Amino acid sequence: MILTRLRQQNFRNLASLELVLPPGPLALVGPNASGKTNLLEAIFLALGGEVRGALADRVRFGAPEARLFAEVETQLGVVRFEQRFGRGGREIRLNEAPASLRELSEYAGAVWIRPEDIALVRGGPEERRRWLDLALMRFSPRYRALLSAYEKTLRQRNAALRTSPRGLGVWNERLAGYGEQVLHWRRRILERLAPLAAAAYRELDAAPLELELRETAPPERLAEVLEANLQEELERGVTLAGPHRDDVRLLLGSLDAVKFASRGEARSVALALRLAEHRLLAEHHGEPPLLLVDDFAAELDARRQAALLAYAAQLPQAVLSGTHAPEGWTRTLRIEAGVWNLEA
Ligand SMILES: Nc1ncnc2c1ncn2[C@@H]1O[C@H](COP(=O)(O)OP(=O)(O)OP(=O)(O)O)[C@@H](O)[C@H]1O
Repeated sequence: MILTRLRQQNFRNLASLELVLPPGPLALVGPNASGKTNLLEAIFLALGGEVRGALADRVRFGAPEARLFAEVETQLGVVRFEQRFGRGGREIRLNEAPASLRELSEYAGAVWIRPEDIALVRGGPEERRRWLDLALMRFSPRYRALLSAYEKTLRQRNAALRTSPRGLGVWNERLAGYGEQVLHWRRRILERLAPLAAAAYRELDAAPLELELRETAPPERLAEVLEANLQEELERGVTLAGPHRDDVRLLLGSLDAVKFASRGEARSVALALRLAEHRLLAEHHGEPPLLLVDDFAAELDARRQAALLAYAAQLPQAVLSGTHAPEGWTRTLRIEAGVWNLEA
């Protein structure tokens, strides 16, 4: 998938301009606070990416709404993505017709790699669950509905634990039903992501990387575990086992990367997770998503940078930001105080 045209209005500090993008590797270069991250975020969002925090914060200070327009070339032809968001809510259009986020996930879209990804390793289990869940939503729009049904039921069961334990039977059954499905989906995607992450990590470093699900209850025993925990759950007022408590173990050699990885190793593991996601999406859609890399040099030594650059350079399109261009990358998009300028 190739992004050929990007237009935006009132997105953070970016100047309202139309950008015609070339295929292949593109370096996005500018000083600190010039708007590099903002431009990558605009592209990611425009192509259906999901971000944390309120969309309203992405609207230029003082403006009522922001607009994003992206034109991409896919195997199935040219597709136009449009969005506006702000005080009046969010509106998405696909080829000029109203659409939902779910429809955007039918395209390869973009994978955004950023220094903040280190939280996938250094952060709590919720970071790794979210990574898996967001990846699953991109592969299966049905998973989004399933996960939200599970989460809603969990809130209802927790409320019942505190206020009306007599009605728990219904919630146990429902939670176990949805939970079992969530667990099966997660197992299936991890089975596919694990070897891709291991292969991506091998290109960065010699140590083997293994991914394993750490489940508080296996799917086939979830109902049983809910029963067994009931007394303690009534005392504490929360559900102690299920997909909302699970984690993904990241093993480097035989060591738990979450506890023992150095900063550079943690960043490399996070990078391998994102590259695995990129490769799996490429397989799934039959064409690679646009690769966006923010601050490509951050915390990576020369060898790891070279591996990342080599992967990016062979893709149909990749945009990498930094305060300087990677060596040998000739196409540069310069950005200064939110204004960009293409040097092809
Ligand atoms: N909603 C907004 N409206 C206007 N400006 C904003 C908004 N949100 C963020 N900014 C500004 O955009 C500027 C550029 O931020 P950005 O993170 O894109 O810089 P960067 O080029 O990636 O910098 P660095 O090299 O330091 O990572 C910041 O100074 C920030 O204050």
